[in-house]
Amino acid sequence: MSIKQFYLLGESPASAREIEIPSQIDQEGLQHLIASQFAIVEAQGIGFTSQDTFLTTVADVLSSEEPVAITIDGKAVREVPGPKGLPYVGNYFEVYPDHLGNHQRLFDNYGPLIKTTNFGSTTYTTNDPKLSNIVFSETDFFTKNMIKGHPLYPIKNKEAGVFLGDTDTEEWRTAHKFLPPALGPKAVRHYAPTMQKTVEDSFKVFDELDEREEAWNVYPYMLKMGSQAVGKLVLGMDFEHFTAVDARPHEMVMMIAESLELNKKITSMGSWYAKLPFGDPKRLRDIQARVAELLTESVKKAAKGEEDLDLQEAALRAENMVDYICRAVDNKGNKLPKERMLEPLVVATGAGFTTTSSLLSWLIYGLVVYPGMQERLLQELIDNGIDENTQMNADLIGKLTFLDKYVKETQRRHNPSYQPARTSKVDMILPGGYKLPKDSVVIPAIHHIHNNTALWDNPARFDPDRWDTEEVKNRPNGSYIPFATGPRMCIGFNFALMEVKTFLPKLVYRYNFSLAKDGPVDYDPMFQLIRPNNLYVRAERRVKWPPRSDA
Ligand code: HEM
Repeated sequence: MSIKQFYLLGESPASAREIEIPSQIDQEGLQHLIASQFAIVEAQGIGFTSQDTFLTTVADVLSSEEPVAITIDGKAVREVPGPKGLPYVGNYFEVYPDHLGNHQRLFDNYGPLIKTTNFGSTTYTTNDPKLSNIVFSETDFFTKNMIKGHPLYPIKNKEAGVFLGDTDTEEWRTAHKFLPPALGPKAVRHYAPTMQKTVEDSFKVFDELDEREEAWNVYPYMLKMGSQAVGKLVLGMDFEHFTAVDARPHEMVMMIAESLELNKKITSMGSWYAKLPFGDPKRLRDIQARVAELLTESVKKAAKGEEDLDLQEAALRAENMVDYICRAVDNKGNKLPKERMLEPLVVATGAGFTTTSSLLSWLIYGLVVYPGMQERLLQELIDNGIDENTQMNADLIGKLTFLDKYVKETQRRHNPSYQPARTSKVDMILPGGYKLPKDSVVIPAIHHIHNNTALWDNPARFDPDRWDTEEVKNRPNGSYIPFATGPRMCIGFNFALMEVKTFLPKLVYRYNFSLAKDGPVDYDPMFQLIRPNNLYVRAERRVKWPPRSDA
C-alpha cells in the first residue's frame, strides 16, 4: 500500500487529494480506483502526467515525486462550452425559433457537448453517441428526474408512472412492469388487423378529397389517423375520426392535448395557482374528471368477466391495453390497481399518437419530396403480391425490405422526438474531460446525432440505401436512437413500427401522392415534437399499377 497525491489536470495542483494505492494494482485497477474517487464516468479514458511527462505504467505513477495530474482522453478537465448569452433571456435568441438549425451551428462552434441558458434555466445538449449512451443509461450518474428546467417538468405527473414520472418512483416501476408486455413484438403482431382497419376506414375521406380534387394538410389527418389507432388499441375506444372529411378529433384527443397545455401553464405558475377554484386549474380538473369517466366506461366494456392471465399471455389475448390491464397478473399474483390504471394509459395514448402522427406526416413528406421513393415502395408491394385485398401481417411486413429502409431513413433524417432529457445525480467528469455539476439537465439531441457528419456520410442526403452499407451496419453504438435508449426508452416502438408499416403500404397502393403547395415546409419550433406544419398534398386514386419487376 502506498499513498499518492492526485488532482485533475486543468484544476489547481493545490486541489490534489491523497489516495491509498493497494500494492499489486494494475493499470486498469488504478484507472478504476481514480475514476471512483473523482467521479470520472469512464475509467478507460484516464491517463496520468507529471511535469509534462505522460506516466504510462503504474510504476511510473508510483515513482512520481510530484502530485500526479489526471487526464481524461488525453485532455485537461474543462467547463462545458457554450455561447455567452444576454442578461435575463440568456441564449434564447441564439436558439429559437430555428432550434434545429441553431443547435447545429452551436455544435459546429463548440463541439459535441454545449451549454445554453434560456430565461435562467440551463440545459446541456449533446450530439455525441457515446455521451448519449451514458446519459440514457440509468446509473449512479444519470436518471430521468424531472427537476425544474427539465423539458417535461411543466407537465410532470407522478401518477402517470411512465413518460411523465421520475424513474425512482414506485409508480414508474409498477407501470413499467405492467405496460410493456402489451406493446412487445409478439403482442403487437395481433394488432395488425385493427391497424389495417384503421387505415382502410380513412379511405372514405381521402377518396372524397380526391373526388373534390382538393389538397389537404397532412398533419391534422395523420393526427386523426394515429390517434384512431392508439385510441382503439390502447384505450379500446373508437374515435370515429374518418366518418366525414371534416370530422373533428374525438373529445378524448382534444382533452389530452388541452390537458398537456393546461398542465404546462399551471405548473409554471407555482403550486398555489393549481388550487384555484376557477380558471385554468378548474378546467384541468374538469377535463381530468371527464377523461376518467370515459376511461371507466372503457374499462367496464373491457372487463367482460374474462379470466386473469399472466402478463405475457394476457398481452397475446387482449383486444386492447385496457382489456389487457384488466386481466394481467404478475408472477406474485398482483394486478395493476384500478386507481393506478388511468394515468399511465392516458399518458401512453398521448405519447403514442403525438409521435406516430408526426412520423406518418414525415413519411408522406418523403413520398412527395424525395424523387423515386413512392415508385420504389409501390414496386416492392407489387413484387410481393400485395394488393388492396391483402391483409398485412408481421411476416409480410418483414419481407418489405425497402419499406424498412425508407422508414429507418425517415426516422434518421426527420425524427419527431428531439428532447428526451436526463438529470445528473452527482458532480462528475464526462468523457472528453467535461465537468458536469449535479442536477444538470442533459439532452441527447436525437436529430443532431442522426445528422452528425462524424457518424453519417452526407447526412443531409435522404438515402434509404445507406442502410445496406457496411458503414451504416457497423455504425457506432448510439448513433441511431429514434426511440431513445436505456431503461426509459420508448416502450411503444414495436407498436409504432407495426402501425406505420401497415398504414404506408395501404396508402401508397391506393393513392399517388403529390406535393400541392410550393415553398418551404416548416416545423413548429414551440411544439414538443418535430412535425411538418404546412405540408399540403394531393392523394389521387391510382387507376394503374406497374407490372411485377420479374414479369
Ligand atoms: C414514432 C413513434 C414514436 C417515437 C418516435 C417515440 C419516441 C419516444 C422517446 C424518444 C421516448 C423517451 C422519452 C424520454 O426519454 O423522455 C419515448 C417514451 C415512451 N413512449 Fe414512445 N415513441 C413513439 C411511439 C410510441 C407509441 C405508439 C407508444 C404507445 C402506444 C409510446 C409510448 C411511450 C411511453 C409510455 C414512453 C415512456 C416510457 C417510460 O417512461 O419508461 N411511444 N418514446
